[in-house]
Amino acid sequence: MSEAMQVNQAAGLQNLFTSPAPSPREERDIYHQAASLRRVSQKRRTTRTIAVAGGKGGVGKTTVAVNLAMSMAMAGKDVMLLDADMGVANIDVHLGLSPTRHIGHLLEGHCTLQDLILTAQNGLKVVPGGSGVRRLAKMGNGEHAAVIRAFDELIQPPELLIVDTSAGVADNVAMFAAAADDVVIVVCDELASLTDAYALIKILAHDFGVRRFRVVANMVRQASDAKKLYEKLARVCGRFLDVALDYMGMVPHDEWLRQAIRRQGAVVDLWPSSRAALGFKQLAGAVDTWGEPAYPDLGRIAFFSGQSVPAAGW
Ligand SMILES: Nc1ncnc2c1ncn2[C@@H]1O[C@H](COP(=O)(O)OP(=O)(O)OP(=O)(O)O)[C@@H](O)[C@H]1O
Repeated sequence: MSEAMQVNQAAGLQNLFTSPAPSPREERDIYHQAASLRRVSQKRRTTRTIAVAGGKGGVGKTTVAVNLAMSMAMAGKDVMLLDADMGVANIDVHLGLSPTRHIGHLLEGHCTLQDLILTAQNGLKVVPGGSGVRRLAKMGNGEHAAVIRAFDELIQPPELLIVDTSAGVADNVAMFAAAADDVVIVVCDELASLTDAYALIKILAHDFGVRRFRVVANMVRQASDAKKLYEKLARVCGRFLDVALDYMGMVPHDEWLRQAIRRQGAVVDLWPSSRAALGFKQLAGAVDTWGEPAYPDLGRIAFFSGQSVPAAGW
């Protein structure tokens, strides 16, 4: 909590003991304020936001985000998937959706976030990121923050929001990841994947204060390879960074995934007993074992934070 907020809170507490008893009208105002604060905290408690990142392109971030979200939707959860790979977004193609509007329309004030939501199989809600629009690929920090804040206005916040971030370590990836409750890092068995994942973790830790990461090993042959990959990354991070890395699970290399993309569906839905689908189901099961997220303090931008004050520097 910032110093200014601590002073405000202390002053508020002092007032409680020194002010005269409130009038009936003041009592009503206090009641309304308390009710709206409760709504904010309920909102914060009911939506868990998970960002899927990885640093390197092509490691399977979108594949993991789509199938993790779909697995959870198939398990009866209320899940929303945000395609934050702005400008080259393709979750709509993965899921056979045809959006007519994208985040650009939201930012220009032509529609609300609610208007953008599409529904895929099993009730999975999708917010398309827009593709082939140069302006989206060049969005600034203010615009990314505006997208994140738009989630505060949703009438019915989902139980889970999965955010597919873009490749690289640019500010947009970091902002979406840092605004989430949990960050999933997807790696595959390539040196560049490990070095880029490390670079992203370092930036998120140093510049955005993210301390915990969950690692998914994708396109591996077997569980022992996945564990080795995780251990390599955990060893380097443990040596140089003050972060906690948890092994979340693995997805084997599976040709059914490419078939699923050709059929414009999620492999967990089309071929639920394929090896990849079983891996994704285990990832979804892992989320159920995570404790309550450490809810964001008031000093930073966060999805569903119930506040609209940008953090300093953003
Ligand atoms: N476990 C897997 N087995 C086989 N193919 C996979 C697997 N995971 C992903 N792929 C394939 O790898 C390619 C890249 O995957 P994907 O688009 O999900 O990566 P990405 O990290 O989101 O890429 P980008 O950063 O470019 O958006 C796709 O063709 C996808 O079908």
